Amino acid sequence: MVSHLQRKPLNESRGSVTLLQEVMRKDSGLHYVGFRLIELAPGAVYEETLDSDECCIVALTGRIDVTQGEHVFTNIGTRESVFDRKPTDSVFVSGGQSFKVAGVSNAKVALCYSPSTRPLPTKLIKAQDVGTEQRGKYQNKRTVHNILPDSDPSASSLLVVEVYTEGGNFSSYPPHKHDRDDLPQESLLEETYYHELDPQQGFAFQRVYTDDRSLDETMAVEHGDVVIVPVGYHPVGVPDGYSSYYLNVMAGPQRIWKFHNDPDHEWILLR
Ligand SMILES: O=C[C@H](O)[C@@H](O)[C@H](O)CC(=O)O
Repeated sequence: MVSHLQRKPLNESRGSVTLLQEVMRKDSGLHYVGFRLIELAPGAVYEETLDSDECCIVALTGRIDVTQGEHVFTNIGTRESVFDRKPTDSVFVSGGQSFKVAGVSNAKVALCYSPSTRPLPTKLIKAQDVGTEQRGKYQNKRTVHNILPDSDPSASSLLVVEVYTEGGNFSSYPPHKHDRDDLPQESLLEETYYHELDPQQGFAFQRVYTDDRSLDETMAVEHGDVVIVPVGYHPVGVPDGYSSYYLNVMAGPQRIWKFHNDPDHEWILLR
């Protein structure tokens, strides 16, 4: 039985566009975050007019052209696979704007949504400007590409980050949560995880749980799955022999990433 927090790939053909994942507020139980993953063949075009959401268009794999008003960003994208392990290009588009994404090569494009709380300029987020950091030690080492961190004022509510975790390691670990609007102690950010595994037949474990265990789901996540994190701690563990990738979308009432570690496991950080 697949958890209600886990979404398997859709693979729905929508003309020249294939919808691989769609986790939107209308049916996800989330109030802030939305996510779509689309696949474009060369020449295929996806168009959207944003209502009250802003959107980060991530050139996940392959190359695309993005057009928004007078902005034309051609041949963006830097990698054939997310496991090329290099940052990619993205485009931020504010609420109320229309945009078009065209496939230059075969491409996978992540569309990351959250409420637009103020109009902001359309912006190309170049791969070369994406901050990379190494987090953790021992068996919780991971590499993070900060596509739209809270330190970047380009977005009004949206946060986007991608994380690589090698086999035998945990990430989003020690377990942390950000489900209380209680700054400066903690911020409330809903979250989605879009997972890829290398090799593709692999799986990783993700647990989503709350202090009172009113929510406690442990999933074997596979290539192309999305996990919804409405509340709670959300660690990921990666079996030996495999590499994990996930793209996180986060948003909430305040665009600040202030998490709270599970006190039972915070000692991990003191070693
Ligand atoms: O809250 C953010 C997400 O859980 C991940 O981006 C996590 O922070 C990645 C990590 O630090 O391992």
